[in-house]
Amino acid sequence: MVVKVHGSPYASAPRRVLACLIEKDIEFEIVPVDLFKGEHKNPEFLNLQPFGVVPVVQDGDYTLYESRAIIRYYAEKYKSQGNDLLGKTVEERGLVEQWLEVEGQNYHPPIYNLVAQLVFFPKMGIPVDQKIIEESEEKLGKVLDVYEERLSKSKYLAGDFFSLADLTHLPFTHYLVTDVGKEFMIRDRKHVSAWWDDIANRPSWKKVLQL
Ligand SMILES: N[C@@H](CCC(=O)N[C@@H](CS(=O)(=O)O)C(=O)NCC(=O)O)C(=O)O
Repeated sequence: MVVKVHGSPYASAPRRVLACLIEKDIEFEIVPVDLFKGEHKNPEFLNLQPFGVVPVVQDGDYTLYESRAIIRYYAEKYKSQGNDLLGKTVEERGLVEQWLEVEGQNYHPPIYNLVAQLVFFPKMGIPVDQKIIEESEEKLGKVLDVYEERLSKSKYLAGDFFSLADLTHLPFTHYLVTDVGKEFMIRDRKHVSAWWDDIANRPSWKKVLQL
């Protein structure tokens, strides 16, 4: 059964799912949802995702939303297919889950604010708030300092293996080093910089960027 991914391949949370499906060699089709036309607020879409955001996946009669839940589901369901993304032991899995939560709870809020203020809002004609930009950059810097310390001892966030914990960082960090124009936040941190070069050059991510 081909997995249907409702969303835009240019949107970050759908890209998180697409990168995981490619890593796991899972066949998918994208069902485009045009955010600029507000298609994610149509009743038909809201029936799939009541919060009106992308992505949603439909896998036969199974429907799932929240990108981080979706990648956990497919990494587990297809554990023995494609690249392992969950670690080999319960201890490794614990660290994968820890850094998935760190990304969602500590990394995402400030980086999302920077992307919203510096990429989304200008496109939507919404005025930017310099104070939010400055506060978010400071918060993200402190989070990245923790990452720098971790990555000085470990090639990847959960250990010596690439996992969902690293993959989940790809979409918004890609924005940070491109459209947001704050690549220095990565490059000024030696181990974070090496980690980013490693994960951003994975074939799966390059394929996502070509969609
Ligand atoms: N927690 C959700 C967030 C999804 C989300 O915010 N999606 C954005 C697109 S993107 O930020 O991921 O690029 C969206 O649909 N935004 C539309 C809107 O907020 O109206 C997830 O991870 O699936």
